[in-house]
Amino acid sequence: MQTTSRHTILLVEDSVSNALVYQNYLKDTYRVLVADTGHAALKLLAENTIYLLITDVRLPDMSGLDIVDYAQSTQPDLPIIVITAFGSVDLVVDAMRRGASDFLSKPFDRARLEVTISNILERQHLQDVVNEYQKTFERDRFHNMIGGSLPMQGVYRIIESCAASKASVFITGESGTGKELCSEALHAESTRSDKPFIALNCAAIPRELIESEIFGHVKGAFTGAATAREGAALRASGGTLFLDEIGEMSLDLQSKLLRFIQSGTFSPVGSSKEIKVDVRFICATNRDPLAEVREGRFREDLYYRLHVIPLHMPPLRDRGNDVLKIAGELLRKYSEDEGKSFRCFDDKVADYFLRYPWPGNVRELSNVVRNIVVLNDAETVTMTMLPQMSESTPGAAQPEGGAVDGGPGVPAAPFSDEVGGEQDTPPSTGAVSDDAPGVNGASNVEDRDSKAILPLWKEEQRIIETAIQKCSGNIPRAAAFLEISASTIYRKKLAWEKSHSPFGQD
Ligand SMILES: Nc1ncnc2c1ncn2[C@@H]1O[C@H](COP(=O)(O)OP(=O)(O)OP(=O)(O)O)[C@@H](O)[C@H]1O
Repeated sequence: MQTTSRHTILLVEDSVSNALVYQNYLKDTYRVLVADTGHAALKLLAENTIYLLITDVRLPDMSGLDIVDYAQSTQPDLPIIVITAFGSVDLVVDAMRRGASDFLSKPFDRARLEVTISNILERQHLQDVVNEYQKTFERDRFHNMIGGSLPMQGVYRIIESCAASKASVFITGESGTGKELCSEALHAESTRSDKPFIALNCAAIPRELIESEIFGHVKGAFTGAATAREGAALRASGGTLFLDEIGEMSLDLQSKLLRFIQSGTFSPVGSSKEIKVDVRFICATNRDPLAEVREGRFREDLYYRLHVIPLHMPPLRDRGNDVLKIAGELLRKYSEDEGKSFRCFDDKVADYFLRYPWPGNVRELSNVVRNIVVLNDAETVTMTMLPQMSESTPGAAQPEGGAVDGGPGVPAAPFSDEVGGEQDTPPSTGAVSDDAPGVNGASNVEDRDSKAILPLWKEEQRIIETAIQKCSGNIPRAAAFLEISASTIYRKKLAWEKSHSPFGQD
């Protein structure tokens, strides 16, 4: 490996003749400081930047092992070679245990010394590379996203790699996984960060108004358009336009969006004037975009135009300890906001959080932590403080205070999304057919009439599907009538399609 002549080696050797020999071996490549006592060595160590320490064990005033201890406590990364008498195996073992990097048995020649040093420095160099790599690539957070798990490291890397480009990014992932947060990070990393970031959630806007929300409208363009209004496209000029739940657009509007992406020009509703803007597109959906293309709800050409850089946000249940990291930060933040004294979760709660499948992802976790903080006060969160959660989270203890209304294998997910206490998906047991054991112990009811009783999730499916039908397939409108969010309906539909897979894992 490469070394520079200015690196300093501290040689601790009380025998003048030996010191001269070793110094002679080293002096062409290194600056060599020599100490003939332990105290002199400690002084030199404290006053100089030492690159490598070579110390004999036997010294007149102390053991060379004491010098190893001192060096370890002050400079844990300093490479150390210990010189021992031939055959003193126990001493060698002791020195290595204390942190020495290698040893040399007397007598040794120039070649042996050079190889030992070269090996140590090579190891040191590799360690430096690893440390540097970890600093760069393993982060516990990235912009406002908390998490250091492997899947999140992948997300951070993609964001960094494509931030400078103008290529469209297509973010997929379940509801509450942080798709909007991810798009904000993309914008913040880009050269457009000083320009606007405009986010539009198409699922939150009535279908017929999405076009004017994106492109704006002129006065009188439609009933109620009393004044002209700028759309998100113009407001995002020079910056980033984030279109969430893009699948909500009608096919007509999708083709207008496609033209806009291809040409950079658009016309506000009611106007024939073309406006040109420079915008970077990021879009997101919690549905499977290819399935939407197959079903004819999403234009294939638009899909391929947008799907230049795909980015998938992993579900929270796949992020390991990130659950606790995020929960910890939220606990501190909400405690501060609410003037409470919470500092941590006890082991049972931490274990429960790690096992719970979090169908509503980070949004659900955030709601649970907020609920705990608002309704309780203590330093440590215990199981009794947990809101209603699933009895059946694998191997986890049941929250003592929480009522349970799910059956076997049915995480209640009371805090997923906006609908408190709702169960997102069918039970995983498969015991959901009319005459199979029901989630409420219906197996014990032998009365024939009981067969007319459907499991709650089936009733829910029927109600939601009827509402969608009555709204001519318009999901946001159906959601508005049902007083739930459109994304909740999408998630449920996905689960029904996957049928009997409560969290889409099988
Ligand atoms: N890694 C994270 N660290 C901290 N907070 C997060 C993280 N991911 C998401 N959140 C928080 O969780 C909530 C939901 O995030 P966000 O709105 O970005 O999710 P989403 O995937 O866009 O949801 P939807 O599909 O329902 O629109 C927000 O309050 C966000 O701040």
